[in-house]
Amino acid sequence: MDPLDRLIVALDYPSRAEAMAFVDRLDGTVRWLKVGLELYLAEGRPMVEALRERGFEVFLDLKLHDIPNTVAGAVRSAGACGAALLTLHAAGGPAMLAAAAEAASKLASPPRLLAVTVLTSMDAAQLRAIGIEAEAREHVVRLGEMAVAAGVNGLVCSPEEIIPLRSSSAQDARLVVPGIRPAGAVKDDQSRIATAGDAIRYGADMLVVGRPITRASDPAAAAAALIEEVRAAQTA
Ligand SMILES: O=C(O)c1cc(=O)[nH]c(=O)n1[C@@H]1O[C@H](COP(=O)(O)O)[C@@H](O)[C@H]1O
Repeated sequence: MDPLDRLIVALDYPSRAEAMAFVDRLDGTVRWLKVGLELYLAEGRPMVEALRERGFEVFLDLKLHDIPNTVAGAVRSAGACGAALLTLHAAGGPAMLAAAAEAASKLASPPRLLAVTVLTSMDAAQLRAIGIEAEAREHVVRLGEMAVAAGVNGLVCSPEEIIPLRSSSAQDARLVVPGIRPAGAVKDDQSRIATAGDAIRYGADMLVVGRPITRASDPAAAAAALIEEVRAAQTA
């Protein structure tokens, strides 16, 4: 796989102007950009279309989570903007995921659906607080197997769950992995993290990276270094 197709840069910005100013600083080093709730709620579909017009592949990260009928409608609405990937929460359950998959299957050019398993910010204490006594790993595998059986194309998980997922019935799912930090870097609000190279060696398909690139003094150089780390890991 082309290393350029393995790095998704998260455009966590409040406006189109700030997002586009950052995109200009990337200077053509990346192919994939993620539009999440902050940017999408401010700028909507034209933001995604503008990035598509500039030649980027777009990951639309809306983390849909509602009753099946409502999520199916949201998939139809979101599906028209040209995003290649769209997220929904696995915790919505099999009926919600199946309704989303069915709605996507009827679109002319459907986004691939990715089910978010356990957010990479959550540790054991956060999980216990929402009633989950299992380890993150165990819960991610349970959600991942359920989501794939319900018809989604891929999963979002932390680097720590890649190997367990690869030996589960969800092993063929596209694994999209945030929680990427250089060795020794600040975790910010992330909890379950690894380096880009390790995540690729564990078996990730794509990595989602925000602040290590958006906050770098030279974002293009930071992105290029990560793509190089990915290239080295996949040929090792
Ligand atoms: O769905 C996601 O992309 C996502 C899922 C998850 O469990 N954890 C997670 O961090 N993300 C996203 O990945 C990006 C990570 O950003 P940084 O922590 O700045 O690298 C953010 O845009 C998050 O919204």
